[in-house]
Amino acid sequence: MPSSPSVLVSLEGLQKTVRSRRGDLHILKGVDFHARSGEVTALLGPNGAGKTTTLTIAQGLDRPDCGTVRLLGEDPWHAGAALRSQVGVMLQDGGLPPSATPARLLRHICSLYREPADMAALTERLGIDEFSGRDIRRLSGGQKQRVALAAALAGRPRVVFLDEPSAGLDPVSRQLVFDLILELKQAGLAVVLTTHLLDDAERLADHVVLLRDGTVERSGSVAELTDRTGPTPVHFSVPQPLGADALAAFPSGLHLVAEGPSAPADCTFRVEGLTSPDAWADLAGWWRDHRIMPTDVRLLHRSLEEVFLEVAP
Ligand SMILES: Nc1ncnc2c1ncn2[C@@H]1O[C@H](COP(=O)(O)OP(=O)(O)OP(=O)(O)O)[C@@H](O)[C@H]1O
Repeated sequence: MPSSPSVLVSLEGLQKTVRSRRGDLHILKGVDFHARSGEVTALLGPNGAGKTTTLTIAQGLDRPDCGTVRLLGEDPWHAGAALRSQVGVMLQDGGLPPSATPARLLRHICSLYREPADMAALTERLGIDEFSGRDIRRLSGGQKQRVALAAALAGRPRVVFLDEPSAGLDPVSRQLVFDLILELKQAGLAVVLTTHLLDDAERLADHVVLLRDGTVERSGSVAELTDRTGPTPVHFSVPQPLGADALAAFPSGLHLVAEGPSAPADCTFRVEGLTSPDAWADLAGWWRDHRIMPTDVRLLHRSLEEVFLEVAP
């Protein structure tokens, strides 16, 4: 990974209005968005938030009414082939020709580049070989997704835009795609993706931009958005209710809260106040001294989904 990530996609103050039968529709109302090399940047938001419009503008396929767009340092709207050959795009609905086979299509796309990717390795990696001779129209949604991803990577891009890359994938294919995305970022690409699967964003993204109604509501790392930078409460369960002696001897600097009412009485707890390694040692020492063998020990992080639901109720 490059030592200092550089900004490869920069959108500042994007505004976009379209005419509709019901009057002017302000789709983007001043969106700022940056994606860096060696990072996965996830653009999230509810349906109609403006994600696809933002990506379309970032790719140079549309123009904002107002704002600045830089892709690899250039305005993509005016850019030529040299810029476009460094950018890979995977569209939401694939945009694949239905009567071509994956083998023929990917061969054709590779022939457009001077130094194409090792497509044989990529198709094997993504499990495309199994169906590469079948017409695209006969492929399942998840198979088309994988072909679209291979097509986006054919030109060894420096920036890749992936619109819902894991939509419709089974768990095995999803893992293949995840591993590939993490490798792309390690190779120094700027990966920009949209997804409605917040677990995916949580696993993959270095930086998250949460859009709602054409406005950036929140942005930052997953840890920042879910408040993981401060002390996190911990949950634990025990097989037997705790005795009065153990409860009376609970470390004074910590706070023990019985969870319920749905949890079994006296068997599930939350501990607050774990602000230092010493506090953690106090908790572990208490477990040891009272022969408590906790099960199901978990940090009670907020999830990205909870943050999303706050922003987009
Ligand atoms: N050319 C257009 N004419 C009219 N409305 C448009 C046009 N393009 C986009 N919109 C509207 O702008 C809003 C934002 O659309 P966009 O596709 O960017 O949202 P999105 O966040 O990608 O949504 P989704 O998650 O459903 O893909 C939507 O309400 C959409 O219907």
